[in-house]
Amino acid sequence: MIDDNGVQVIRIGVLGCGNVGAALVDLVRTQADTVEQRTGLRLEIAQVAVRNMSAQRDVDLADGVLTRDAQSLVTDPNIDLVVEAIGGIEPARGYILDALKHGKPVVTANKELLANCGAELYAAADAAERDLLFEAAVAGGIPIVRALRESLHGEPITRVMGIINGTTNFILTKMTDAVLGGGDGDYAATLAEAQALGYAERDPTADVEGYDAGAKAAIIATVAFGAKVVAGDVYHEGISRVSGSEISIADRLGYCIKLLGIVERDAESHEVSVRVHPTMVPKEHPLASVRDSFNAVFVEGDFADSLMFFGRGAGGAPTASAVFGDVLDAAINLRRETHGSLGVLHEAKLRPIDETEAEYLLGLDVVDEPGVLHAVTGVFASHGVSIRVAEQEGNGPEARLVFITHSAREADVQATVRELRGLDVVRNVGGLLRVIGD
Ligand SMILES: NC(=O)C1=CN([C@@H]2O[C@H](COP(=O)(O)OP(=O)(O)OC[C@H]3O[C@@H](n4cnc5c(N)ncnc54)[C@H](O)[C@@H]3O)[C@@H](O)[C@H]2O)C=CC1
Ligand SMILES: N[C@@H](CC=O)C(=O)O
Ligand code: NA
Repeated sequence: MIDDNGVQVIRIGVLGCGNVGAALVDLVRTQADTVEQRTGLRLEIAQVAVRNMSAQRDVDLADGVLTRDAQSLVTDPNIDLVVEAIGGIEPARGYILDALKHGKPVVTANKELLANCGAELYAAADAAERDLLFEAAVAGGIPIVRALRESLHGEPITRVMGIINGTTNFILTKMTDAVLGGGDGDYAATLAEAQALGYAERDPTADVEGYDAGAKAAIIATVAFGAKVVAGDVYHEGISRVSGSEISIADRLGYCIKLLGIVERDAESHEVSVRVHPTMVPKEHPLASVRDSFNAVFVEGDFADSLMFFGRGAGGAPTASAVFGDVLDAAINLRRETHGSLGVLHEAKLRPIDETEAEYLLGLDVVDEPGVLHAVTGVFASHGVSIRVAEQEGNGPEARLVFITHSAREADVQATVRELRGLDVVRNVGGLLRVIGD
């Protein structure tokens, strides 16, 4: 639509007015004049679909903008562009497909949906010749999707490692500070704080158990490698089993523990490995300095070498910033009658977790008597797992052996652990932690 001053107006329909939707509405309102000066486009919030019309909202909306009829919003010819900020699979998937079918570009922050139904949605966007943009879906306000999609499009990327869940990084930071003597590490209180700050998912199990980071890792793999990777392909472990004693051992050995999403592609076999797990990160690695709810994504490529993207991965305002950038791109593309595409996605050749390789930390509570170290290291050797660091902590009933292996195959390490559990001299086998090099 062209307004009375001859300016093209892009009428935006927003689905959902929670943390992200409300912050986006605010951002459009405060930036509309600047955007108009710079692009000649006037962005306008035309409709906002909500479930509860009378809910208290800290957002400035003109009369008649709120609606409960999300279905009519996505098909309304007076809406030029749709932002989906309701989350979940359905009805979000249906709304996005309908909006695209009706010729509207769509911007979404919904990683769960993209990680489960991405290929269908990207194909629908291509068929409709409209944008489907999703910068906010990975690491919130950090411009990583665009960097992978555009700047690094031709780069032979070998590995992407990210702290891509703000809630768990916030919790791990507080736990680490508490264990190392600096603060209060009450888990439930910290999670409640993350929820109050708008970081956590509606069901925070998704954060704590690694599903949210897993969804983002699947999207990263899809964009970085052009492979169809879905949430179900991702191996994940969350932070619920990370103990204070692991945090202090890691610290003493020069590491901190971070929940990492790791996406790798083997240059020869083209196998892709996608996993999320607590990881020991050397203190001198750039990812180790990422605290609180901040996110960071560390990209390694054959030509570009190492790159790190850092910023706010959670929270309404930073996420809305990413959504807003996409809205602007899609609006400009709409005016030019063009659109972007992820291109052809091929079936992913997935490397099972058993076949992945890493260094591992393993702690064993043992009987403190002669020959124990020999018996234990013999088990490692019999599975071809070589030891890089071996230490004894404590004596007598407190005796504990701590090992860091050289790079080893997961299946061999798991077999080692199973056999160690059967040794009489081993009283308890602690959790396995994977370790990354510097
Ligand atoms: N909060 C954050 O830090 C980030 C969130 N995201 C994603 O952004 C999306 C939105 O997240 P938040 O705003 O934090 O969630 P939220 O729960 O604060 O807001 C979602 C809103 O959508 C409404 N809603 C749900 N179903 C609806 C329907 N059928 N019609 C109309 N309204 C409906 C809910 O009532 C709620 O107000 C999710 O996909 C989330 O994963 C992505 C990056 C960061
Ligand atoms: N719950 C997520 C929000 C952003 O994706 C997080 O904690 O990172
Ligand atoms: Na992002």
